[in-house]
Amino acid sequence: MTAGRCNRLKTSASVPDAALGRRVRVKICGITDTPTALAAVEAGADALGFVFATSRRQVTPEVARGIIQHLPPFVARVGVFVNTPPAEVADIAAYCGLTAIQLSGDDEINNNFSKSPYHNLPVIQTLRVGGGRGLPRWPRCNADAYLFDTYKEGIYGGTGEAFDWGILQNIDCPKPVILAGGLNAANVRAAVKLVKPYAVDVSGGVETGGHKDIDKIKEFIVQAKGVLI
Ligand SMILES: O=C(O)c1ccccc1NCC(=O)[C@H](O)[C@H](O)COP(=O)(O)O
Repeated sequence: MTAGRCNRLKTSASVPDAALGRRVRVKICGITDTPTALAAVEAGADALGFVFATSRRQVTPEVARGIIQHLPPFVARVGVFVNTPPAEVADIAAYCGLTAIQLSGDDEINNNFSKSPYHNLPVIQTLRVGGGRGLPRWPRCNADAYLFDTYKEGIYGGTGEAFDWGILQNIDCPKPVILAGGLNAANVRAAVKLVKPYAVDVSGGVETGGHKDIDKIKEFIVQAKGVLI
């Protein structure tokens, strides 16, 4: 796949995706209970995120497994980890039935990891940008997708704050781009039009009073998927 083009997935060699158009995929992150998970899926979420790191959204492997057991088959189950040893990540992934691993820790630039400790599950590498931090180089490119989130000192994710999406507009990223950080129903449409990412990821923007809000999840998905890119 040509570098810089793969965030715009090709449907066939002869039909440019721009001619067909596509909808962005949506990941709802920070799921902590089954009713919310099922409501998000019903609303059209493509992926759900389970935070195993220290966070007010943290879930235990037991809770995540209990939620995941109720999900239909075509929904990605993404485990979010911060500086967790790979063997522990793999154990949690197998126990819970995760289908992808999101690494949101300090290893973002030197991502020379091997996928084998993660049982070859797809790996999403978080890259935190903004706040004076530009785009990194792509030293090894062995992640399966890159999730761009807002940099804030001492916080690994779920900041609820946006960065300047313009930095991603003509990005030469070798893997699918996932846009995150401060997205909500009011701004996601503009973000999707500008960046044309593979997927968007949201947490705080679909919460009220620190809890997931099903009406906000529905509206977010309507707005995100309401634009052809
Ligand atoms: O959400 C958290 O609390 C969190 C904590 C530690 C590491 C990662 C975390 N979230 C990762 C995500 O993928 C969030 O959805 C992403 O950071 C966007 O969050 P928000 O800006 O609140 O939409």
